Amino acid sequence: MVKIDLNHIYKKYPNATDYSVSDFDLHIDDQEFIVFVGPSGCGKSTTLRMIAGLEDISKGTLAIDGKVMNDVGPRDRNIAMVFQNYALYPHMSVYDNMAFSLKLRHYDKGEIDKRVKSAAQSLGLAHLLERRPADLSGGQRQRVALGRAIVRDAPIFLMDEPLSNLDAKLRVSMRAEIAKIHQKLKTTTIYVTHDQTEAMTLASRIVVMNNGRIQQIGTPKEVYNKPVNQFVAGFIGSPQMNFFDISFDGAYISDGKGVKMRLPEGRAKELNEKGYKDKKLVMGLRPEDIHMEQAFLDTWPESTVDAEVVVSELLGATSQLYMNVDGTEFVGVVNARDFHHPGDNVKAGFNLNSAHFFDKDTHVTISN
Ligand SMILES: Nc1ncnc2c1ncn2[C@@H]1O[C@H](COP(=O)(O)OP(=O)(O)OP(=O)(O)O)[C@@H](O)[C@H]1O
Repeated sequence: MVKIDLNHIYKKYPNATDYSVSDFDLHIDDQEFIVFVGPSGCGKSTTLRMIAGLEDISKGTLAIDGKVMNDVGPRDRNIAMVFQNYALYPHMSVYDNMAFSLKLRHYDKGEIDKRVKSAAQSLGLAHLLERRPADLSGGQRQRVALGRAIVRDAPIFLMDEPLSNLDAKLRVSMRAEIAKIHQKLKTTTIYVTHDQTEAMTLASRIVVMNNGRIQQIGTPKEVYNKPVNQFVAGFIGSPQMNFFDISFDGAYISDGKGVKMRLPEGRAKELNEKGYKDKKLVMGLRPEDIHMEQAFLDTWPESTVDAEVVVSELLGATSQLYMNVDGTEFVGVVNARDFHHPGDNVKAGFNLNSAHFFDKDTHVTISN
């Protein structure tokens, strides 16, 4: 059992003027797989390194199982870390790389051998134990790095962009590998990435960060369906959510150009109750909430636009259509049957029951 408590943690680097991490407050339960996600420079790695003990904490406390760890050295935190660049010892064999931290901790030979062979077996490395890192593929090296963490049998794994040096295909298979390892070992894991797909597929809970601050903490479903602000809505999901600058007259929304639609009654009522009548706001619509099936267009005639296809990409079962209506661009992910070519004039239906609305000034969510 392990519990990690990050209590209002701040980090300011010695020569920096601003905090790199501010008021980071998170409580992690045993066996959770937590993913920190956000754009470059948002403070993900700094936070992870403070947990590992590789960076000092400027303010706030870090507790593991109730014990404050701020002044405990990295060696004594009983944490195993996997880095982006693998950090393997080039002159050592795979076996010795995996055995190294156990030797340092004076485990006996038999125990080391048992642990290394068992980890190698489950990672498909058993036949490569005598090789040097230089003679391995990128994916195999990353497996060795994971193996090194696994043999430690540490109660906490920290992973900093462990897949970012791999090509796209390998990244997907190693992602599944990491998910499997977690299902099997159930080690409490904190994983840093800027890739929202990795976050969505691996996490039990996602922590979305921007500018050193937590924006939202939630399950992948929560952050996808109920983003708390426009930043989270735009960061999570691919292709990105479409945003429209609109005004609302109490019943209709309009972008002053080609988009004018009547809102479903419940949605209009909510915006009216929250005081957004005759105000400007931002509407967000996910690409999959744009429809081209005739049945949808027939059912919701007041939620359609006449658009022109700008770019079309057939992906197999679905196609991505980038469309333009009077200068407003948006992207829809539609059934491949509704594929169109650039230049085609099409009718696109907006599922406004699934629309998200944001305050234009604060960018905070008004309604999901
Ligand atoms: N040693 C340092 N000294 C001063 N500033 C630093 C130092 N390390 C990081 N920073 C700053 O702290 C902020 C957060 O950096 P951090 O590396 O934690 O971000 P990140 O979200 O992990 O980004 P990336 O995905 O690019 O690794 C950035 O503005 C960065 O420039």
